Amino acid sequence: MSSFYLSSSPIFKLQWHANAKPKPSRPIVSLPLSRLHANCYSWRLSCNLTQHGLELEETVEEDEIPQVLELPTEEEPNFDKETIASPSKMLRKKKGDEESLDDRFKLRNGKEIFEEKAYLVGVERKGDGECLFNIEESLEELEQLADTAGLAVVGSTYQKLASPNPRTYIGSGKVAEIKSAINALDVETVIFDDELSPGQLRNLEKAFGGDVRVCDRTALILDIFNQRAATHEAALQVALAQMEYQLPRLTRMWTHLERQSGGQVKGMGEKQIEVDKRILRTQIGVLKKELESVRKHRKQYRSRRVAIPVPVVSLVGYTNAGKSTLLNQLTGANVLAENRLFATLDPTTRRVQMQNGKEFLLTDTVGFIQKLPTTLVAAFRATLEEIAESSLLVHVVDISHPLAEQQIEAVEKVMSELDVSSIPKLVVWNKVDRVDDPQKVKLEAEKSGDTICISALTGEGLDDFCNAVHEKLKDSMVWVEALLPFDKGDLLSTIHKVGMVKETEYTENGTLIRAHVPLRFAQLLKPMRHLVKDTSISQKG
Ligand SMILES: Nc1nc2c(ncn2[C@@H]2O[C@H](COP(=O)(O)OP(=O)(O)OP(=O)(O)O)[C@@H](O)[C@H]2O)c(=O)[nH]1
Ligand SMILES: [Mg+2]
Repeated sequence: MSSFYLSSSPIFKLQWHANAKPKPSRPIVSLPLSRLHANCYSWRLSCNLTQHGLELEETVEEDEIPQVLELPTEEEPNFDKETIASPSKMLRKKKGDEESLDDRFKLRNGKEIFEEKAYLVGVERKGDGECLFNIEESLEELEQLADTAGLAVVGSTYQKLASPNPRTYIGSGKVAEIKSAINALDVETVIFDDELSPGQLRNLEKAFGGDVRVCDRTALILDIFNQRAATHEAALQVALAQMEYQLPRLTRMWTHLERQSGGQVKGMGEKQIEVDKRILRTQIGVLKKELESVRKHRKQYRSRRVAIPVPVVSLVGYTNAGKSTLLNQLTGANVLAENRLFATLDPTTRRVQMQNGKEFLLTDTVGFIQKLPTTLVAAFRATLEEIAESSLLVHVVDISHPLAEQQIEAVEKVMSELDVSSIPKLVVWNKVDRVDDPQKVKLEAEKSGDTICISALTGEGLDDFCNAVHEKLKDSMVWVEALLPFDKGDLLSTIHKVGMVKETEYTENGTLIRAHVPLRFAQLLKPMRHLVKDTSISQKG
């Protein structure tokens, strides 16, 4: 991306001219690769923040910026296409070779993205019982993530290891093999399926040479989140997570300057790292403050909503399970639902009106994924607080997915981190229209209890779903008996909407009601509950 050479510091404001398309080939072989990496994020970050009305530009004195020097080009090893050992996968081969650059600009999430060629690398740890997905499944998911981010995957490989190499994550033979593949396939980005340490990232970039960027699953997910962030709060959260991810990775970014200049500018690299770190830390501080004020507003809004005692039901589940489709079907909301990972980042809440007049609020939330970076769980913790405050969690599962079981486990793992185990849960097996034997699946669901089969797409099973939700909500409600004066007719109709009324009796003093109602509503009814004790009728119940 040409934006790389517009700035010599990764955290400077970068520019992007959509009309005058930049040359995507990188004229900056001389830049240290970790800076390419950092710059890429800065570029997208900058676009994203500008879009959200944020300005993160900071100026640094001219003399604080070292000159960029040329790196000596390394000799490329010969690559014999046929000798690449299994399990490497080649999807596209280097040919006679000039594709039109225009063809490689793709529109993703409303933004024009240069479709870089990516190569995926995974490690299967021998005897690692913790992994829910096997390495091939995990790499397949990584490919989907890369596709969502706008990259074209041209190949992949993996290695079985007892433990990762602390220097390069993979063994040296594998490094050489990947280097050959990079040259043969014109790879621009190498993506690792696991989080790499800053040191590993640096060593790999050095080993691969050229202008290849190395990144990991976390950086890729952060990039998708950055592209997808549609609200101010989401943009801030992602920007913060990106900067916190970048901070340790800035280390020794500039030391090549010392190396190349034979020690004449000794100290210059160190100085620049400090400058970059300082700028980044300042920006992190600014973002945190801004985020806090945005959250304060949202909290106020939420407490206003809580004042209306309609129970809140949150949809949770693996990314792409169909949560937004379900919300759209039930409420006519127009939330983006598409066959890509992480379509939803921001929670959306809509009122669901059931046929029997009952109501509840339904909230759509960000999807989960295996190996979800802790930085991201932390970044979205505030948004996920909505989940913690709901009366019921609906775990939406794509039952047609071959890895449905592993996905369920992955979601449960994240949920246990979110400390929501006390909230009642309902499991929904979605996409039954796509399974081979729907009858068999429905029988299995019946056997496992608390599981409803639906198709959010066709609408099948949605009545059963609503009834099950209402039954479940009863678990989170409290039993009340209250005498409502006749002038409180509005309260009576709300109880009918949000609670479960067992009995009503009309007395001289008002309407006596016996019902399950949400806890907050029970608190509202408190004064009227005392009245029950004074009436003779109350003695009957
Ligand atoms: N066949 C079928 N497809 C479905 C069903 N429900 C959702 N889909 C499709 O699955 C894809 C993902 O749906 P979304 O509703 O965006 O999934 P999500 O859980 O909100 O995903 P994230 O926001 O990424 O977490 C879309 O292409 C939907 O059309 C269903 O019941 N049957
Ligand atoms: Mg969604």
